[in-house]
Amino acid sequence: MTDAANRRSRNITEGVARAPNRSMYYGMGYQESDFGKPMIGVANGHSTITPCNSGLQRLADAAVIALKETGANPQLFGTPTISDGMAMGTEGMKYSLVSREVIADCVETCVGGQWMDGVMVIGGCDKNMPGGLMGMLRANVPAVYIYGGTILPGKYKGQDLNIVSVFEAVGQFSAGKMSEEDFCEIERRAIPGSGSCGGMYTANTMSSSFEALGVSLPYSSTMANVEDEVLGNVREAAQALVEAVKRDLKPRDIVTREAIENAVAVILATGGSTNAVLHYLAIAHAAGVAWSIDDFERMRKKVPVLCDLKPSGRFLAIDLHRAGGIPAVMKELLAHGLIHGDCMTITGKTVAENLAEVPALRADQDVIRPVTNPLYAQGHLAILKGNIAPEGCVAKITGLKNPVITGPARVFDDEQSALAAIMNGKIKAGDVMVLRYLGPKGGPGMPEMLAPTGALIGQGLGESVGLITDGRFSGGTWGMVVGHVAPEAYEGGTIALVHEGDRISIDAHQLLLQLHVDDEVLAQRRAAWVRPAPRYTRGVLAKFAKNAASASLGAVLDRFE
Ligand SMILES: CC[C@H](C)C(=O)C(=O)O
Ligand SMILES: [Mg+2]
Repeated sequence: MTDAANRRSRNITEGVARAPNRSMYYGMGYQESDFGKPMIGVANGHSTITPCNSGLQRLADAAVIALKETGANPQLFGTPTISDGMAMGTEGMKYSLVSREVIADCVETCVGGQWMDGVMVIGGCDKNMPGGLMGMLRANVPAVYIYGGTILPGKYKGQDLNIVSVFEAVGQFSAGKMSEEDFCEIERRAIPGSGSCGGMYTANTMSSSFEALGVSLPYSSTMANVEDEVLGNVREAAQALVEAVKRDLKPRDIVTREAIENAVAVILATGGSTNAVLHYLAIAHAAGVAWSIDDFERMRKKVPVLCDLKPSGRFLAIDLHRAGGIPAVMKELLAHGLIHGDCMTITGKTVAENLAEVPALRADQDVIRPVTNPLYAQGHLAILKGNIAPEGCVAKITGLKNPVITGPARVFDDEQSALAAIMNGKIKAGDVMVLRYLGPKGGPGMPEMLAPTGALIGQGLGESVGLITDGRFSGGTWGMVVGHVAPEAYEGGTIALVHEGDRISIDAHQLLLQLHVDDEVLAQRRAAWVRPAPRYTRGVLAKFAKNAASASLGAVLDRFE
């Protein structure tokens, strides 16, 4: 029996004192024989808030049944979510990153508070994955992550639609490039049912990387939520988890520096979301693994982009699944020494053992390219430095028609006024938009900027207008855009000192973000700068603003060193 199960047993010495604790379990229908079984939490992310999580209850129900069948005591508890797609462009988006921390706290609190022997975490929307894994790592009892599954495409006039189609339609419609009828039909049809946003956006980026990390089962990260194979994954995961409890195989035994390198390699190979940089800095912190923002640049130089996936590519995660899924990508990377085969995974086998039977890349698909013929020879997620971002910032730099842009700053201290300027035709080719006071502390909550970046793409300005922000981007963002600028404006970073009309360069070749203003002038501006009053003084946003670390450190709340 595990240590926790022992403590719950009728062990006469310590067990007597535990009688009151046990009596509560009898109230839950436990029999005496149950006290020797592992107690395994099921963190249920089901919610009718968003399609990403609205199809999770049947997974949670299947988990309870499967765990009982494998001789465990399942303990169901809830974790919250908000919907990035619904919150985008509104004040609600400030709660998105905050919810990552709330979910992590939920998992850690319930697992620790109940002496659980293991936990299965089920999630759907973007922050559910990093939040769930951070909680798993903090609690560090045997654990497995269950991704609820991606959404299938919507359909209109022969087109595959997804949520980013609607964000980009806003720009097309406002520029008079789309009829009102088409605009309304795209809005109505883009989201056909349950499942997480269908491109290689943040949800599918994090789920795919979890397979590579070894905390989810092979093939699970690209399944469609509405397909029954997700239930098979739950059953297999329950068996793997009970075995992990017996072997005492814990998340920190799996999430090593080499495993994180595997995860980042898959993120680069699949063209994943910029949010992965922020979340893996936070995951590494929770795992106690040394990992810095510069490690992403080290990995980018050696890992090619192999998958042709939205937002900038042609295909969706379900197409990747049908082409062989993440195991096919990992098999190709392993064959070229780009991932570590000896990392242990939740299956109880190593990465190489998990991949042994995976077939080579199929010739009848063009979603996944071979390493010998990649989409791009180096990764897409670049860390830029420069006088605006001495701590770093993040950009997707592949496939850009204009990899270098120098132009006049168009400065906005909030997202809504920036979006209005774009919609009203006030932003012209060659401009460099500066959206600031949107960082972890200044936002607060470091909101995603898909509304303005999607509108720029829709207006056809995505390749000719630069946009920098101390906020972050959705996985659906692409173009000449740079996020996570650190230090943020609220902390007096140089981005706070930019004046309308200053010249700024975004240089994807030199990985540079530079403000062309003399140091003396900047020193004068800094001397005159005054931190604005906090936007929130009570509650969860105020707490986040007070405690969040820099984006270059993952914007975590428990970095005290
Ligand atoms: C399409 C974008 C999605 C809603 C999101 O928030 C992300 O991928 O981060
Ligand atoms: Mg998001």
